Amino acid sequence: MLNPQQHAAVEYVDGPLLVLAGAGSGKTRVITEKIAHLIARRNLAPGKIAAITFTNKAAREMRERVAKMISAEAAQALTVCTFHALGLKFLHIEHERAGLRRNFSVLDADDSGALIKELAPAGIKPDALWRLRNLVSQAKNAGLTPEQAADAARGAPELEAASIYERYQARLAAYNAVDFDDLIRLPLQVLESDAEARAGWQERLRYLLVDEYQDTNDAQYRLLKCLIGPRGGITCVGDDDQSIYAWRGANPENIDQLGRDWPNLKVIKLEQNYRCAKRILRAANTLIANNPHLHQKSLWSDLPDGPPIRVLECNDNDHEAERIASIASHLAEKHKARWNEFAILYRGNHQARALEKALRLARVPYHLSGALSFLDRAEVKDVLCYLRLIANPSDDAAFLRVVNCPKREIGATTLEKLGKLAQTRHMAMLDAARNDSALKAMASRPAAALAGFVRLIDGLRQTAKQSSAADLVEAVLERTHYGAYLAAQAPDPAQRERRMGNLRELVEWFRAMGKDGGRAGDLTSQLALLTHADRDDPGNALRMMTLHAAKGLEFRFVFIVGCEDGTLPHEGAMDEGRVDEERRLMYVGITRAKELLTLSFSARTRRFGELLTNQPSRFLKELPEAELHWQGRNPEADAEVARETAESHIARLAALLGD
Ligand SMILES: Nc1ncnc2c1ncn2[C@@H]1O[C@H](COP(=O)(O)OP(=O)(O)OP(=O)(O)O)[C@@H](O)[C@H]1O
Ligand SMILES: [Mg+2]
Repeated sequence: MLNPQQHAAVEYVDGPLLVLAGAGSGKTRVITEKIAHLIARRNLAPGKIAAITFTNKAAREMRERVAKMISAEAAQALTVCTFHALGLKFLHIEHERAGLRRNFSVLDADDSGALIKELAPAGIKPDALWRLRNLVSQAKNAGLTPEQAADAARGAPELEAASIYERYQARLAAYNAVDFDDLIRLPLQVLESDAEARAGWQERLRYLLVDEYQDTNDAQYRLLKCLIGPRGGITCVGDDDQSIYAWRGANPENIDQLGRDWPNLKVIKLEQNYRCAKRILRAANTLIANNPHLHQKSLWSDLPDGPPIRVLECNDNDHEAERIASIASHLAEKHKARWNEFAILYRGNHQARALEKALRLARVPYHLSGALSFLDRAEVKDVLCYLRLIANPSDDAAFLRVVNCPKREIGATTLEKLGKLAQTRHMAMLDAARNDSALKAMASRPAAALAGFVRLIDGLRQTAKQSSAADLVEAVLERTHYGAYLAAQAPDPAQRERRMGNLRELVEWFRAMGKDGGRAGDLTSQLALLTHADRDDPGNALRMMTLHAAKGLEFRFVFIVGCEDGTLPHEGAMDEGRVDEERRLMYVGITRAKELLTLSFSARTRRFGELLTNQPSRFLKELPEAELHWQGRNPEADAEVARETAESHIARLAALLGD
């Protein structure tokens, strides 16, 4: 049952609506209910509704939730996706208006990073490269052209970035490719400059729903502004206390901007939290009260008080990890809980390492999200791109990834020439490389290398006709001398072995998929299976993720580790006076817990081989002392915990004996 405010938010369709409310108050629930309402009660065609979420994972979850309320057919027609996916959909339809050819490629962060590195001065240091990429990306997100970026430059680094930006865009155009930033920037350019396109899209998408609105950046806001038609068909839900992406350009000011741009904006506040035990909510509210507030919110919960929030003081990271693994095991037994009801949250991915080790020893199944997945490993991606190119010679993104991998001395200028030719002749890059006059216009070495590459791919295409996909992978590895290339790339034998192991595993995957006699002719479908299969479903495993990745999720048992000054709040943020954003991050973490919250810190941390002494996080001191139980400080309370532990041991023994 929805509460009256939620109900009002679902029913209101007379103009733009903003639902501004704290964590766990049912904002996301309002979006799913409203989608069902728009279809069932307002007769809106599902194809005209778009819900925008912050991550692909959130989109998948929302789609599943909505699917239970509406017909399968309606669910199919809905658009539920991220801003970037919406931009991609737009560009597929409007490629001409955006100046792209059909079948343009999308460079992922890796590919575009590699391209910027090629354009950057040789030997650039990783952190300088990182800053350069950021500057280019910022200019793109601010909607600046390279010339405008140069004009706006305030110093040498920005001027340099503007010049790289210009060459980077030229290269993208030559490749008929876009990067992630373009997925927002190009649709925006089209919509802001072309009234006809704008009117068309306002008709195509009659109602928009945006989750986690506080984390939209300026370009995304402008995109929304273009898409909202005269009817004002939009519902945004958000929480300014959970704005944690300022470092990536998110602008919580957009909350107020909505009211300025739409004076008829209706604002609804939700005040009941349905997620957290009272004590957890009190702690979260007390913590966030330390931040300045523009929008006052008071959040209450009808749920029981729940047990005290535990604070663990540990000797070092290994000790912390061991204690958490053992506490999680006890809790799982005591509450007969499933592992996927547990989450361990941390500030940075590197903190997972000690935890992984301890969880393995304790035989706790876990899933690391956000860590580099198998399919994202460089060597696996290389091979998959060969397969993509073999299956589809006009896959330019795949062509660009493998044409110089292993190194074939086909330089950037050569590729740029090739890209321009492909563009003027409307052909794929691989086909352009077959063009004799094009090759003649190039220096002889790269021309010969290109011709060799074409022969290699043609040969592999022949092989593909007669062999299984697994055999084809082996042929790719052999004919490209990939092993030798890896050896040169990874001089460390252990690393080389790991990478070769990944490739062997890939061959095994294809063998397993092709068991029922699959030929490489099915390569395309096998590849699609590989990349679209939901390999992300962690099943019944404890979740480990960063606090950022935990946004929007909820778990019965939550651990936040590394509650130390320097870790959380993060050192860099402390230096730069961004503690408020770290506090919001802590608020997000605390409010993920439904029943039991455990906070831990280590007295010492090993960093770069040095043993450093830590101070407990300032956030621990900001929490209400009465709600906390510092383990090790109060013998009586500890005895209680110890008794529970012993009970769960006895229960386990009894279960074993009973078997
Ligand atoms: N009216 C209601 N009655 C009972 N449970 C509800 C109600 N509304 C929401 N819930 C439940 O409360 C929990 C939190 O809801 P939801 O995830 O929608 O909150 P949220 O405001 O989006 O939280 P966050 O700010 O963390 O994203 C969910 O388990 C949801 O099913
Ligand atoms: Mg939510």
